Amino acid sequence: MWEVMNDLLAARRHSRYFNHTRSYHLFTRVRLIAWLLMVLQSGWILIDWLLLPGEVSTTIAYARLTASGCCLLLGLWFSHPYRLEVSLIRLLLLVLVLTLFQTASTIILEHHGYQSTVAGYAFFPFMIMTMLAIFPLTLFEVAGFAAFVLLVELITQLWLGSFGEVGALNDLWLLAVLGAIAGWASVNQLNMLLVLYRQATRDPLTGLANRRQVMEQLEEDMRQSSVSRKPLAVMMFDLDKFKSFNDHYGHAAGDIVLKQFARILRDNAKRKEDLAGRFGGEEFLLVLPGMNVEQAVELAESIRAACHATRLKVPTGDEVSFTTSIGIAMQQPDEDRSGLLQRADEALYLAKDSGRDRYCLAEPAAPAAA
Ligand SMILES: Nc1nc2c(ncn2[C@@H]2O[C@H](COP(=O)(O)OP(=O)(O)OP(=O)(O)O)[C@@H](O)[C@H]2O)c(=O)[nH]1
Repeated sequence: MWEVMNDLLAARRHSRYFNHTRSYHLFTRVRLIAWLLMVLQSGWILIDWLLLPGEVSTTIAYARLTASGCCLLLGLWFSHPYRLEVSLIRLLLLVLVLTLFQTASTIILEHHGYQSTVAGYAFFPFMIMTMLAIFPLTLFEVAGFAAFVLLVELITQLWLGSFGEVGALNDLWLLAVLGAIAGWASVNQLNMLLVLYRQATRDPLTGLANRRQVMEQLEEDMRQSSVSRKPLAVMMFDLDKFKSFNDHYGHAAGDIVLKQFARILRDNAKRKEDLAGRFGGEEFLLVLPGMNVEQAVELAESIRAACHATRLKVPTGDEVSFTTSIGIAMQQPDEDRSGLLQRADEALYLAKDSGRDRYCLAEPAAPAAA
């Protein structure tokens, strides 16, 4: 429960992989809203011409065209959709463009004695606040955005001299209520996304990444490592003599061992970029971007030793131990995912053949024949 609350409060504990997913959602929604606002902002110029005197509508048309242009740029700005910081900055820019337009139009209308009572202006801050509801945000993020919109409204009221009047207080109150509702919807979306993400990507027994996620992430990490020329290690694990363990102590005892093994993997591969996954029945994989061979060997030994030293109570009342064999492979230049996994698998079976409860490092791939 506390874990869920923490995940909804702030993104600190979200995995890099979940951040990719959320970032993609934010990216596509900001782009959609930016396109929509671009059309609406410029389209509303026609309504302004009908409702406002020529001089005012022309000045506001410039503001509208500027805001519309900014939305166009925001929609066209293609950054890698998987970087959460960039997606949040894009959302911030969208809110800024809208609040700047709101402020500019208020100044222009006020200057001509209209006091924002013209159609399509009074609802602007409410629209910005409500818009927050469609983004999956943490409580801190949505509270930050909502506080900003409220602050702009407060400053506008102080500047207009309307602060304290019943209408102005009502507006602030309504804005705060809308902020709370939008915040609730926004955090709920995040929660739904987290639940669906976990169901789709986690192995239910161990809570580790499932095979699909491991494969997808390995592909992406290998691509990034090739570009940045950083090392990448993978480790393949297989529990030793697990079939006879199951036969002897029962399937439930086997499950307890699998869960404990997952815990050991998590405790040892602790960097944010590390990914531990269950690859098949009692086969596991670690994807370790940025890890060199010495660090990988040290980590493999520490996991092997942790398994070797573990004692567990199983439902039969016995105290049991288990061991694992490990194959380590370092990504080679121009190597693809299946080549890397095959070398890790070969190293694993070498470790099994050499007596189990040990690690083996894969040989680099032989260069392709000319
Ligand atoms: N308890 C439990 N057992 C599982 C699960 N998934 C696979 N297994 C068992 O894991 C065992 C895999 O054994 P094998 O791959 O034949 O090899 P092994 O006995 O581990 O022998 P070596 O790999 O050569 O050391 C099988 O008995 C599977 O039933 C699971 O989710 N829970």
